[in-house]
This record gives sequence, C-alpha cells and structure tokens, in this order.
Amino acid sequence: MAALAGSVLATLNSPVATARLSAVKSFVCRKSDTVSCLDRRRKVISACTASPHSLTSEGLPSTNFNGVSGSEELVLAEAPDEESDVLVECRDVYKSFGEKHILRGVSFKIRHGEAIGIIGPSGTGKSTILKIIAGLLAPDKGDVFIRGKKRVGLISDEEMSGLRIGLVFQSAALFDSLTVRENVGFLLYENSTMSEEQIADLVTENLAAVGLKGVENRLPSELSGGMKKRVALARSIIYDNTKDSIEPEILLYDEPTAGLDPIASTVVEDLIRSVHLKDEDSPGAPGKISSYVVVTHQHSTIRRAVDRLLFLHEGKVVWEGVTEEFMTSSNPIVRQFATGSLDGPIRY
Ligand SMILES: Nc1ncnc2c1ncn2[C@@H]1O[C@H](COP(=O)(O)OP(=O)(O)OP(=O)(O)O)[C@@H](O)[C@H]1O
Repeated sequence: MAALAGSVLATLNSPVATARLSAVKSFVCRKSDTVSCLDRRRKVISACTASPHSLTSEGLPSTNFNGVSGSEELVLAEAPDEESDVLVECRDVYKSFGEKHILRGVSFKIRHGEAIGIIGPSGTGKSTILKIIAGLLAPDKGDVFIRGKKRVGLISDEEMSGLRIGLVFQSAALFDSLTVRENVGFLLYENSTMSEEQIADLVTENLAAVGLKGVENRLPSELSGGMKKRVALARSIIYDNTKDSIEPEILLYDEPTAGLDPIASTVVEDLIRSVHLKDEDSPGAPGKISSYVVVTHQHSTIRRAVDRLLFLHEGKVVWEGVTEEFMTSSNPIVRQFATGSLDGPIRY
C-alpha cells in the first residue's frame, strides 16, 4: 500500500490531492499491521476498481484479508479439462456465512465474449458469487478456474497479469475524500505512465460516456446516488489507451442500474454493451471488455445488457437460458420471477 499511495502522490502533486491521498493511505494502513496485509489490499484495490472503504463496508468478513496467512499465496494448477475460450469457471462452489448456507454447489462457465446476467431472489448469493469470481472471497468448497488454472487463495498480481477482473460494487464505493477526477483516474495515476493532462482528458471522456459533464472537481458527497453509480462505472471502464495490447478483461457489475431513473438506466445499459470487446470488423470503436457479468433485478437491464442468464435459487443455478427465453420459459421459478407473481415456488 505504501507503494500505491506513494506513486499516486507523486502524480497528484497538488497539496489538496496530497492531503486527501494521505488520508486514504492512513485509512488503509490503520487496519493493517503487516506488510503482506497491506500488499494484499493493494492488489484488491487495483483489481476491483473499488475503494478500501467499500471493501469493508460491503460486508466482507475481515477474515478475508486478515485470516489469510503469509504462506497462502495464489497457486495455479492445470485444470483437467481446459477449454481455450473459457475465462472463468466456477465448479461446484459452496459458501456459508455462519449457519447461513448460501451457495450450495454453483457451477457455470464464463466464455470469452459472453454477456451474462445473474438473476434470482434477494439473498440467494448473487453478490457473493461475484466476490468469489473477483477473488475477494474464497469458496468453502469447490473450485474457481481462471483461464483453465485453478485459483487457490485470494486475488494476486500473477493472476491479474493473465486476466483482469474488475468488480463494480452495488454501492458506488468511491473514495469520499477524492474528487471525481481522482476517483475515476485512480488506477491510471497509480499504474500508468500517462501524464496528468492525458489522464484528465480521458477522465472527462469517460465521464461524458456515462452522461456526466463538468463534475470532475466535485467530491462524491456533492453527487446524487445515481451520479455516484455512473462515476463508479466510468472508473471501471477507463483504461490506458496509450498501450497497444489490451489484456482480456472481465467486468462484474453488481446491480449497476438499481436506483437509477429509466433513462439513466438505458444510458448505463448501453454503456455496458458499448465497452464490450467487438470484432475488428464491427462498426464503431472496439470495446476492451472480453466478457461481463451483470447481477440485476431490472427487466430493462436483462433485455438490453445481457445475452445469457443464470438463475440462482437456493444456492444453485436452477435455470440457464438466453435472454429471449426468460419471458417465455415454462419453468415455474422463472415464470414467477419474470411476472413478479406471489404464487409459485419462490416463497418470501
Ligand atoms: N460477509 C458476510 N457475512 C455474513 N453474511 C453475509 C456476508 N455476505 C453476504 N452475507 C449473507 O449472504 C446472503 C447472500 O447475500 P448476497 O448479497 O450475496 O445476496 P444477493 O443475492 O446478492 O442479494 P440481493 O439481491 O438482495 O442483493 C445474505 O443473507 C447476506 O446477508
């Protein structure tokens, strides 16, 4: 974390920015008393486009970070049945929180180029599975394979060099003490060799893409909830456009349109589509995201933003299908969910 804060400080050289970033640094350091823990947090921040505040405020048990021993490094072992286009596979994943057995044998694959939606009743573990894919939570049982290699432990830089996985949290998870510009450009200030001016231009461009103009100097507290969400989205899609090679990347969106008005939802849904990797022959600029997963309850998001759906219920994937099948499926669970009926197998 010292390295993280240090290099950001070097780039953001205004006294105000320095003070704010120092505040971030001290917040992160306060809870961590070992170098390995600081280092692990740095990896999580880099990979997940989310602030250290969010990592704890999202309800991640502290054992996720503090309970990992120094020797518990990420180990990659060959998966038995490697398939070249599978970027992530969850195989028979289990996760409990105390007595609550949330995931009970979840299996699915995310292939290169896929736009997947995860739906299902509240509390079935949709956010939990995103955190497991992102490497923020470890399954109790079962395996996660990243490009055919089994992940052991939590997230690591080695893994990130092969496949970047970004998670856009349900709450915007912005650094409260940084401006919108500093929030959106955070990873570029940290990881790129771009100049401040280049980053500022790119931040403005990405903010415009999510329908925001002239908010660069505002603090998160000066934004509405919907604006915060869009800033978080801009932060998740910004990338160093001075580099030729683009790593394959998966973005995980946790309820990106919850709480947005219908038009803002459409903006976000179209944006999620637009950053998706396109063929070279496709019209328009190629996006950079190989695949993405969206957890959502919103019908418009299901219709506009994803191609394939996984229905999670009582700890398992109980239905899979393409988006068009969602409204026409005769599966009683899917029918009840699609119509919002009180009658059906799902009980509240
Ligand atoms: N860190 C945690 N500690 C204890 N319980 C947790 C933790 N994280 C999640 N849970 C519990 O696990 C269950 C599943 O949570 P999760 O957020 O994954 O559900 P979800 O399907 O995304 O719900 P929603 O649609 O309401 O957002 C909930 O009962 C939640 O309270």
